[in-house]
Amino acid sequence: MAELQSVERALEALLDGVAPLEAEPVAAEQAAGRVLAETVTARLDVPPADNSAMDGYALRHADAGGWLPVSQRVAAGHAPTPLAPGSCARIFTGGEIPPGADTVVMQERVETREDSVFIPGDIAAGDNVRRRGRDVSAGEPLLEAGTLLEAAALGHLAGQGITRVSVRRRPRVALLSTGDEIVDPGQPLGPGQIHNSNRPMLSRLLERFGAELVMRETVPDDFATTRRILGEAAECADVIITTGGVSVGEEDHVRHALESLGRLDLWQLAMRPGKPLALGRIGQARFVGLPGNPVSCFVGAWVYLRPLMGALLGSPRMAELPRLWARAAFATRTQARRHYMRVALDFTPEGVLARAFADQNSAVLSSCLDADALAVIPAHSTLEEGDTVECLWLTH
Ligand SMILES: Nc1nc2c(c(=O)[nH]1)N[C@H]1C(S)=C(S)[C@@H](COP(=O)(O)OP(=O)(O)OC[C@H]3O[C@@H](n4cnc5c(N)ncnc54)[C@H](O)[C@@H]3O)O[C@H]1N2
Ligand code: MOO
Repeated sequence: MAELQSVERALEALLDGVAPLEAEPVAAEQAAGRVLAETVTARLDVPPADNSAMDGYALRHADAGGWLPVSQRVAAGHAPTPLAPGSCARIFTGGEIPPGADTVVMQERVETREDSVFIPGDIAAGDNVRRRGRDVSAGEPLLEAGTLLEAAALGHLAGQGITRVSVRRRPRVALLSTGDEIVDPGQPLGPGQIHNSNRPMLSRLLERFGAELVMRETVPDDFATTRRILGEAAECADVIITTGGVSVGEEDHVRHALESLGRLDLWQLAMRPGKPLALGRIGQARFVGLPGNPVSCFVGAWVYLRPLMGALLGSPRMAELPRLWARAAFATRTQARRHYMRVALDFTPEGVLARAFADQNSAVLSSCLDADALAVIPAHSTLEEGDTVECLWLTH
């Protein structure tokens, strides 16, 4: 039997020579989930002027500790006038600090009488003043190239009045489900047939990883058809993903079809699940052949497809799964393959606890339902309950 390749070696082969895809303009309103292709520079100070963090009174700090007449009223969105000496201004949160004032006291701390207020003496200069440019300074980098545009980044862009951004094109993916037994939901099942659960699962994961599905096909267990459809996929996709048909059986045609059209870089990995996973290329397209078992697809997507999409999108955050260390609430033992166990994480005051689903067989998709992470159990090792275990966090 061929020697099993390490996951690290497989990732290296998969990502070798992968460069970020070209940039395209997109309306900022449509940019959620996209990855910035270029660094955006701030063009406005935020806030645009010193303003008040509280509803209260603006004054010169030197005038604190006595009664001051209220000489003007400043609401957010309205320009103040210079503060008359020895007076204070009624001001509301977000209101611009009048020239001459340097401090705001919140209204709960003052006493009022007719048109004057008593300002306590124990306030610090600059209290409750949000300085111009405190959040963002014009001319500074606002968002780096490679930023995944999520909620706060979208807010930042809007804060600058930016309506268009340059983002990476979404990777085009062909998702091919192989197997005579595979039938779409909604179609009747014949003898020995099962519904295609891998396709919707992978479609959703790929969407989360920023990809665009350009081709979805079910491919029968037949060499000529497999070869033809792989060829068509290579014409339209950056990444070709197959499920099933990569093991050693006589009905496993994917590998041979791949070799006849392009090249197989690597096959047979020291990981569980996912041993027969195959990596290669056809023309410009990257090829990832996932084993048919649903859990092999789920784990393979997180371990290989997410970094691949991250590399194509130029997103460092997507290229690597966050790691955390948890206390195992289970015991296990491995042999020649590193085991990626599906675990739920409990965040307790005593630390993070990883609970493994009881049945870790690669055909048991139930094990992925509550999976927050993949606990990584090294090959040839024994893990006792209570031991610390490294986990890859399935987030973003
Ligand atoms: N003699 C050996 N047999 C097997 C080996 C081996 O080393 N020697 N490896 C086993 C391992 S590990 C895996 S994983 C599987 C992977 O085989 P394939 O990639 O060829 O996958 P298939 O045989 O086509 O399918 C496996 C399993 O998954 C079901 N399946 C396939 N596609 C779907 C789908 N879209 N939705 C739901 N379920 C699907 C399929 O019916 C099979 O039950 O090989 C072992 N065998
Ligand atoms: O390697 Mo397979 O994915 O365990 O069942």
